[in-house]
Amino acid sequence: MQPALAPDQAGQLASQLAALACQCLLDEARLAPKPGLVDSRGSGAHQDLTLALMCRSARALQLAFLAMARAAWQQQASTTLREQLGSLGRAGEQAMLQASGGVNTHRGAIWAIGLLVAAAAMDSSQLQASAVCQRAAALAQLPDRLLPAQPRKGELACQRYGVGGARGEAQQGFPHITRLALPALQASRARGDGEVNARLNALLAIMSRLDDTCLLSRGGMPGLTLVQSGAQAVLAAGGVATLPGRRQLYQLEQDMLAQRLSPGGAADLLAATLLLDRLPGMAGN
Ligand SMILES: CC(C)(COP(=O)(O)OP(=O)(O)OC[C@H]1O[C@@H](n2cnc3c(N)ncnc32)[C@H](O[C@H]2O[C@H](COP(=O)(O)OP(=O)(O)OP(=O)(O)O)[C@@H](O)[C@H]2O)[C@@H]1O)[C@@H](O)C(=O)NCCC(=O)NCCS
Ligand SMILES: Nc1ncnc2[nH]cnc12
Repeated sequence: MQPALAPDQAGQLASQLAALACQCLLDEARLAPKPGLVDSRGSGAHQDLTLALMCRSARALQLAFLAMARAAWQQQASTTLREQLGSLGRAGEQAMLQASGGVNTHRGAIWAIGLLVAAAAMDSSQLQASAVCQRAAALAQLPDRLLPAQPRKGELACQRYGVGGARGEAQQGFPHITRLALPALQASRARGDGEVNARLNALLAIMSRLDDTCLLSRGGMPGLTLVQSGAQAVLAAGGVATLPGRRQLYQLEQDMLAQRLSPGGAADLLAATLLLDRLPGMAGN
């Protein structure tokens, strides 16, 4: 158990966590070239999203993340905390819809990053990725009796294709981040690829395996398979920092745009990866 902090110190750490979460969403949105996704070049496979909209949505979420960090501060996982976070998450979704003019920009990110911010706040003395993901999983496994009973697109895709989706990913402790994205980010940095390429390789590592319900909703199983095997081909060619890898990435992007495929779930998990990468270095640790 961490030593008790003075209330103003605790408030400062909660604010830092929320600001960091928001910054990671901005960094993900601006990173380019991301196949199918909104980035600094344009709107990818989307007609209703722009970079300006993604950034407005990201900034609008800082208060929701702050409220989640405060609610979870030095708490143990419990149904009461889970339901509190669920209500704060739904309020965050309303703030997102207001900022984006009704478009779903970050619902998956509110879920994943909200849980991780809360998990970090539960014990700010243990901020290594594995510990934070374990606490987030414990929260995600608890029931939320206040959850409205209307199935969403993601849940419908999970039922139809027998995959775990955003909920399963969190309940399992974010394996696509801990086993794929963070190792890819670190290996790429160690090779001297440069930060932009390291982040892109981390995104491709997630895309190569994730059962992304955004891809399933838009392209069915053939769409998901195309993206997973295309991302594997980029990595097998040496990653985005190499010429053969860049060529594969360009080909993958053309194929995805032709079929309106966008890996929104992988984008959320990349933002969450950036958060977990930076948490241990947060001031005060
Ligand atoms: C538990 C919830 C996450 C609900 O999840 P569910 O799967 O039932 O439904 P959705 O809300 O539809 O989908 C969840 C979003 O999660 C992202 N995602 C998808 N696959 C995965 C995966 N395998 N692992 C992790 N994350 C995943 C994805 O979000 C991104 O895509 C969004 C855009 O999607 P969509 O609207 O489908 O957009 P388009 O394809 O562009 O649509 P059209 O234009 O074609 O119409 C974007 O938001 C990205 O973020 C999925 O969309 C959770 O929502 C929930 O229960 N929330 C309640 C609050 C709560 O409890 N919070 C807890 C504390 S924070
Ligand atoms: N950059 C991005 N483009 C489209 N959908 C997203 N969901 C989260 N980040 C996204």
